[in-house]
Amino acid sequence: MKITMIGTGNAFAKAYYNNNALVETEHMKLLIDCGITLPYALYQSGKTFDELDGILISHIHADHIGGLEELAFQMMYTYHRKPVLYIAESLIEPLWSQSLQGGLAQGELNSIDCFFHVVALQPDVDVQLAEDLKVRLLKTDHIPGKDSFSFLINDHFFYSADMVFNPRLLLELQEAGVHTFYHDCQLESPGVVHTSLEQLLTLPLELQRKIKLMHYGDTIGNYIGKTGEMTIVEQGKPSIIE
Ligand SMILES: Nc1ccn([C@@H]2O[C@@H]3COP(=O)(O)O[C@H]3[C@H]2O)c(=O)n1
Ligand SMILES: [Zn+2]
Ligand SMILES: [Zn+2]
Repeated sequence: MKITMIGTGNAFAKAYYNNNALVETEHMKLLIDCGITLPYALYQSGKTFDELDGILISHIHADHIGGLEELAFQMMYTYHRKPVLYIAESLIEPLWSQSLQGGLAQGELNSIDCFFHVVALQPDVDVQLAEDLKVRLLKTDHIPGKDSFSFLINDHFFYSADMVFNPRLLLELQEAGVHTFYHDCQLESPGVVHTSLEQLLTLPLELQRKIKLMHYGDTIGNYIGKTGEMTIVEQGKPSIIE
């Protein structure tokens, strides 16, 4: 499996695109999250919306869903194909009525199903998206009272999206055989709605060696050499995950 971060920046980063990922297997190209900057960032990476086999959404914040309107319109009017949207069932209605409806709805095109082939996912259930790509949603804490999900991919790869520090979950996943963690990282403490670098540095070194930092701010350059055993994911650079 190949993963390329189309962006590694946090919601306010200007030197980096929004933290969105392209996961590629032999049988599938899956976009994880589709933020405000995704349409431009994808274009800069030489790819088009039409190449995507599906889009997986973690939660409803603009750096994760703000590019969906353009994606939906381009798929409808440029590529004439309905994109597949993988999303937790609890997020479907709010995604439409609180975010997308204002821009997309027109006449009889008045539901999310007019624009996407929506596949509703349940937390803690493995879903085979392709013969070589399996995803499990894990409900994790981010904003109080709002659902947000992390992803376990092919049993061994954890992708936090946005979450507050949960060392117990990380240790449990390591125990269960997860060998690669892509984790959001709030560089300056406190993390508040994210996990801070300071918190991640309290993890055992063995676990730190498996963690790669993403969703960071523009000051990441000041932290090179200060991330313990953890490495920093580079935007646009593909990595192979077994
Ligand atoms: N309760 C909140 C809500 C939001 N925020 C900031 O706004 C950003 C929205 O995108 P994000 O990537 O979830 O990061 C959030 C915080 O920076 C925050 O700091 N506290
Ligand atoms: Zn975010
Ligand atoms: Zn968020």
